Amino acid sequence: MGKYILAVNAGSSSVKVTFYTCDNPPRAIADAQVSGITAPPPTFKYQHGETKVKEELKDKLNTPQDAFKYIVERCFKDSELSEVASERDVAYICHRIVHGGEYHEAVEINDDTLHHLEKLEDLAPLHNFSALEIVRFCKKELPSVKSITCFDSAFHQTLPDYVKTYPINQQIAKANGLRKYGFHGISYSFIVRSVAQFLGKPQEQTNIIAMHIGSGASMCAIKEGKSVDTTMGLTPLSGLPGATRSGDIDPSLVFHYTSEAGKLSPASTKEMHISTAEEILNKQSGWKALTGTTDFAQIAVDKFPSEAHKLAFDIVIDRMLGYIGNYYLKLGGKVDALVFAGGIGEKSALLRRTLVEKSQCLGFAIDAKANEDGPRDDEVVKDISQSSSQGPRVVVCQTNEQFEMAYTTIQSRS
Ligand SMILES: Nc1ncnc2c1ncn2[C@@H]1O[C@H](COP(=O)(O)OP(=O)(O)O)[C@@H](O)[C@H]1O
Ligand SMILES: CC(=O)OP(=O)(O)O
Ligand SMILES: [Mg+2]
Repeated sequence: MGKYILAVNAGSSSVKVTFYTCDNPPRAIADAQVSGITAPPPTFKYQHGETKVKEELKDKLNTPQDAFKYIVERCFKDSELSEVASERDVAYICHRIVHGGEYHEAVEINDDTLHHLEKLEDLAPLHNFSALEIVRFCKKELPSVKSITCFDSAFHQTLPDYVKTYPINQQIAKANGLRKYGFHGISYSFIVRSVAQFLGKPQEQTNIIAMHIGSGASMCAIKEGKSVDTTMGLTPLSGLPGATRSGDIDPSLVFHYTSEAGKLSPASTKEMHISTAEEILNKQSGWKALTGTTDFAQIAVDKFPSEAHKLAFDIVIDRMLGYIGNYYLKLGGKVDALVFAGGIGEKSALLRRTLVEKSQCLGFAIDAKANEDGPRDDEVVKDISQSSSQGPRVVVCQTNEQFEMAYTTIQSRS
């Protein structure tokens, strides 16, 4: 059997993979990604030891499957990465699947589990399709490697009924699986373990308000190590705005926005059906709709380039602030730490400073320099609280979804 784990994080426009050893904890040996699948030319980035490559690709990669195939071929052929030269060197491929329905934990792919996940695809085509295409590819083309699927929703199986139930007809809700699931759970598992370790507390006694803020953004109230509320819902659309997602809106809005709301979007394919309303709210909204850019680094700057940029920033802060207050109350004020994670949470000192200043009344306070400096590359958790603060800690956590998948796989197999 192979000695390495391949962790795959597939999005609609990028595929990121990391190769790990099967040690406990796993050790990363190489990283590769293809981005820009939907905006050609695609870019290939690769890192192994001292070797770093970034190239624009001439090859046409139309789908996440094409991108994954390309990455695997490049890595297998690379003579400097001799550890993984063929399928025989790989023991497990871990796939990040956003929507895992009722699954509580990662599962190994076989005909049954794949069939079950394919049924779920209808509930979350926009989020599960790319990853499942890669699962299907691995099953066919790399049959000797075990595929493990890790679910973003699994961490939130602990949500109380009154949090996960929508007040609609319960027969219809149950028949169609209409409830709050919550996402970014692979990241939240990594965050709660890392932060508990950093605070020197057992995970089962750790209470945090965690924020995974990237192009998809969510927050989670974690009580005694478990998710008790989170901002995303049936799909990753609800809660906070994202790069192209609206976040919470009045659901009636879609019918006033377009009379085509219920029709199939032109972006649908033979295999993947999405409605016009879903397409608009998931792909044509968020800060991109307000400012023209998906890049939050161009919005979160001290001097806003335009009123629209300021408005986008203020909206994100306002929605996040609302959930900090909400979750502080739900945790009964017993909060060990406010945790910033995700591309934006980890990199934007301005976002952190603005939010913490506005949450001062709850006892949060940051050290200006520690916040500006942010974490070092090798620092998983950094405390940015004011040293004299008696209130809860404020920390940055450099989350790592690929690591978490490899780690979970090792834990469950050893
Ligand atoms: N210095 C920065 N300030 C603000 N935002 C940043 C900064 N650096 C990166 N980002 C933003 O992080 C986001 C990507 O975060 P990430 O968690 O990698 O997203 P995802 O996994 O959802 O694609 C992008 O919107 C990017 O612009
Ligand atoms: C669940 C989700 O929104 O994922 P991402 O942030 O990768 O888009
Ligand atoms: Mg992400």
